[in-house]
Amino acid sequence: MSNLLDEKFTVVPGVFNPFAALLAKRNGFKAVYLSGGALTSSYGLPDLGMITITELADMVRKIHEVTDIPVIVDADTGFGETLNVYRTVRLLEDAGAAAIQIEDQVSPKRCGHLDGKEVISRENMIEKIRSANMARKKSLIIARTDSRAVKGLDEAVERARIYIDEGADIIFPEALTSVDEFKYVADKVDAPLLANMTEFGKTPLIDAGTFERLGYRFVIFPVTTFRAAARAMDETLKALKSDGTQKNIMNNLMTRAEQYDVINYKFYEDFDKNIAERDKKML
Ligand SMILES: C[C@](O)(C(=O)O)[C@H](CC(=O)O)C(=O)O
Repeated sequence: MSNLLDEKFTVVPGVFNPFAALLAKRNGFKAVYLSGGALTSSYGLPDLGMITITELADMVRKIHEVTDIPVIVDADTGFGETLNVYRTVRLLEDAGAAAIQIEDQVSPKRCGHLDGKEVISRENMIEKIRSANMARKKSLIIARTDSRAVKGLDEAVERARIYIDEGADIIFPEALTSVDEFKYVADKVDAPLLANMTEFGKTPLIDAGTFERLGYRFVIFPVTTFRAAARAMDETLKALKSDGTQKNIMNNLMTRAEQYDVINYKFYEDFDKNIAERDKKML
């Protein structure tokens, strides 16, 4: 089983490619969250369930290829119904996912912080959780409920309890609107909880320490790295367009040395060199 729950509390930044995951690890984070919203945005698409399971599994595999940091994967609504959920979990786990998150929204899903969401019935979600539970061998199953915004906080609490009883390991109560609501859920749900600290949504900015004090086991910052990178790219492009040179923004750029360090350039170079030398000796 994944050891994600060994830690008492884990701060988890969102990532959308292997480079971001490598950077997260270098900065001391112990897990990353492969965000559907950030990944689809990086493809130039809206977070409306438009990416395919193959694309998602491929990204998990690519991250797993270069780093052993545990990846929590946002699998949206599970890519279909019960049988699809089974296959989704198998594919993501085989690709290296440490935890797989499935939500109870109607497809096509929306960002949990937008209005106009709908949720599937409790029964329908129970089937998905059972299916995910049967499919997994070592990954954790995170059940996200979007019902707070649709049916109120007590329905979210009720669903959380049911989802845990049906085999989910962690509950992700989506789009809570205050510290009091996070506390309410923590008081009422006896299970590992994950808080979503996305920005520009329905949740005010709350720091990691507060979530830890409330008893949450994880806080994710799912789209923060994407939004920061997007802003940086935009400002860089504006400067290039207006100045025709990067001279004025050199301090904003990661250096070649730093970039190569992140991607372990030297390791691969040395590896290649050593192989060549070894070949020579053998001749
Ligand atoms: C967690 C989330 O599902 C994501 O895709 O990362 C989004 C985040 C966001 O859009 O800000 C969410 O629905 O909360």
